[in-house]
Amino acid sequence: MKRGLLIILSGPSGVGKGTIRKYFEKNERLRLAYSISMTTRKPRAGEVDGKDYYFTTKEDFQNRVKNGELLEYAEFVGNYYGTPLKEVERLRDEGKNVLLEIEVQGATQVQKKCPDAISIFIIPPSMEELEARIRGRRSEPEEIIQQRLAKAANEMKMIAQYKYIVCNDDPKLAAELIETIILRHMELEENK
Ligand SMILES: Nc1ncnc2c1ncn2[C@@H]1O[C@H](COP(=O)(O)OP(=O)(O)OP(=O)(O)O)[C@@H](O)[C@H]1O
Ligand SMILES: Nc1nc2c(ncn2[C@@H]2O[C@H](COP(=O)(O)O)[C@@H](O)[C@H]2O)c(=O)[nH]1
Repeated sequence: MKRGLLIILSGPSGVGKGTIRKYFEKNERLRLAYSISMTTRKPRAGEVDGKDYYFTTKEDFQNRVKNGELLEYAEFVGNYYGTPLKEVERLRDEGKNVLLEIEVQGATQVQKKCPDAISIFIIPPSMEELEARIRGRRSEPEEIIQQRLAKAANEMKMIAQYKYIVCNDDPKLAAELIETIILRHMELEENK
């Protein structure tokens, strides 16, 4: 069995990465497995431990970093986020195409470690629309929204390091474009 692909879905907070990912949930053709990240952030209303994230403490997170348990990790607006390495390896060995939904510092680390990773950067139609989306989600207090928006402006400068850029104007269209990218890479992999 061929090892699965590694797909990085990155882009500023609130651009719609999670929204796009939901379009893939019932798509069996893509053989996708979502990598559940670890974070020290507190759960939002409705978030489930082990489904949305593995929620943990800073101490536990730092121990995992020390023990080399994370493929990548980053500090983002006061919290840590990271990708459990073993799980990614297990899923890829099972032939699953693993989707990482991560911010840009982590994406840079993965691109260095795994040059074959398919990196996709999601951009908003405008920065005004990005702000409207973060605010519209009502998941963060004003102070955190400001910090996330300030970070977003810098994150947009990293666009050149990605293989593909997809604008999330319409989430269904963005998901279809990403599906096309993944299917083409699966085809290329099959023919190797
Ligand atoms: N194309 C779109 N048009 C309008 N609203 C959208 C679109 N895509 C996503 N949204 C909305 O924008 C908000 C942010 O989307 P989402 O939570 O998916 O972003 P994200 O990139 O996953 O954020 P984070 O990185 O912070 O987890 C949500 O309320 C979502 O419903
Ligand atoms: N480098 C990593 N970034 C991650 C990971 N999991 C999620 N994220 C990104 O963090 C920000 C904030 O997430 P939120 O859930 O608090 O809104 C966002 O850009 C996520 O994509 C990870 O494992 N590593």
